[in-house]
Amino acid sequence: MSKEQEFEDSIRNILEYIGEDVNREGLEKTPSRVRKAFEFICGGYKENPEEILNSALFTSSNDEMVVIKDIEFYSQCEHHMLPIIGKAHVAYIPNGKVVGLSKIPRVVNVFARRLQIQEQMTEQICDALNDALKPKGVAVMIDARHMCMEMRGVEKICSTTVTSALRGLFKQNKKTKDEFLTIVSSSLQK
Ligand SMILES: Nc1nc2c(ncn2[C@@H]2O[C@H](COP(=O)(O)OP(=O)(O)OP(=O)(O)O)[C@@H](O)[C@H]2O)c(=O)[nH]1
Ligand SMILES: [Zn+2]
Repeated sequence: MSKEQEFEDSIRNILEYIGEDVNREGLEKTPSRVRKAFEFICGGYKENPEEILNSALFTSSNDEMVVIKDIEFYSQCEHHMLPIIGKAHVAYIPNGKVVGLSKIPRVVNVFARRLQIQEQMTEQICDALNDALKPKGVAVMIDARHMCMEMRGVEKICSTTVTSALRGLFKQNKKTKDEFLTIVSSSLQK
């Protein structure tokens, strides 16, 4: 049996488990739709953030802070496989190299499209940029809603989780950190 068929059988088992009739017309294509949906929302395992960043590095003498904020993403928590919906805010201070702007949201997508905990995703984005760009500093802040805390469990629909990862000047220099916080604080979810 192919891996695809095995996946679709697992979905049929889940449908039966929750009390559905797997043979009713509306559910006929559901196992293959779910498989394709998962291939997309978990597609980050097949992508390499290092390659993405290295594909668009440009020499630059600029050494001022670059901030890309409000990068919306969808991820899934590794505990319940329920959505994490949020925004990432990313900043770096170049050190001879800048990266193509679009590559930063692409890297956010790579890590988001894996099973995650928010703290780890924040660190992974930060480390990927730090390794590829070797900048004077990197800062990543993520502000997200966890459906496992809203749809079920503790059922808190107004609560958001904010995490950050800081490297280089953002960690060492309070003024640099404060500048980043001032820029992103207006974007934090209400
Ligand atoms: N640190 C962290 N925890 C997370 C994240 N996403 C989900 N969780 C938590 O993972 C924990 C799993 O706890 P368990 O007690 O094993 O699972 P549970 O019985 O379903 O817990 P409840 O959600 O409290 O009902 C929960 O507290 C979740 O809120 C995340 O990104 N980071
Ligand atoms: Zn969860």
